[in-house]
Amino acid sequence: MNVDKIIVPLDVPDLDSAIALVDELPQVTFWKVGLELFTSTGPKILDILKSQEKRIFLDLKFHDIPNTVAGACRAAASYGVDLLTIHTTCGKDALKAAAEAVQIGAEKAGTKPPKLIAITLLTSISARQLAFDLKIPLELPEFALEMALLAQESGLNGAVCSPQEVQQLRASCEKDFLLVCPGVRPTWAEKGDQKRSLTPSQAITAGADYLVIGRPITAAAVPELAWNQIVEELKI
Ligand SMILES: O=c1ccn([C@@H]2O[C@H](COP(=O)(O)O)[C@@H](O)[C@H]2O)c(=O)[nH]1
Repeated sequence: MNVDKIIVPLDVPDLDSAIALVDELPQVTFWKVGLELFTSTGPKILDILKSQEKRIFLDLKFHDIPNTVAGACRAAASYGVDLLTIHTTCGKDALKAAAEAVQIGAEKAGTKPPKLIAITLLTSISARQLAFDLKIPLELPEFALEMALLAQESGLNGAVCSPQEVQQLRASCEKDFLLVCPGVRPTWAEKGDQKRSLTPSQAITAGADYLVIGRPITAAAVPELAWNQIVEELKI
């Protein structure tokens, strides 16, 4: 396995903290920029990561009507990032509009289009919350699968799912449909707000293409040691 399969989120409040983390973990080749950092600093961090030849997952989780997500996807595709997210629950029209928009945005900017991947069900939602709070009358694995299939039918490149659903999605989706798993926890790490986790090696064995591993590394006393331990456990 390649270390490129491990994506580390830059879930920090400002640019200085983000740069400090990137400098502290030079081994990390794939970083995720999410809502907190992008809202506070805008696209500056993307230029910094690109100047260091890092790969970028821009995890903005768009969720809006077709016209609005298309505009957002056109703009995001111009940054030349590798992965971009949207919620499947935007619906088929919005997903199709978004898939088309990333091609248009990237072409206009003269850059490679990002892989557009859909959130099936946030990894912080439990089966109980799905049924009782969100009132979804499907079993959780079935709902996650339906959302992944909807994303695939709508022309998206992959899905974000918890490691607990990845085996089922891998068996049902096309071979080149990317499966990206947050909610990954080594046995020695706190689960925090993640409700449907597995260990890194279990997630890879189940068929994940990429693992997103944040706080077990970034909140560790020595992030480099935590990274090394995960890499060792994965026998990379
Ligand atoms: O369903 C989802 C979608 C995205 N995320 C993001 O992944 C990381 C996980 O960080 P940890 O510290 O390893 O929990 C975080 O940036 C989330 O926004 C997710 O967890 N679940």
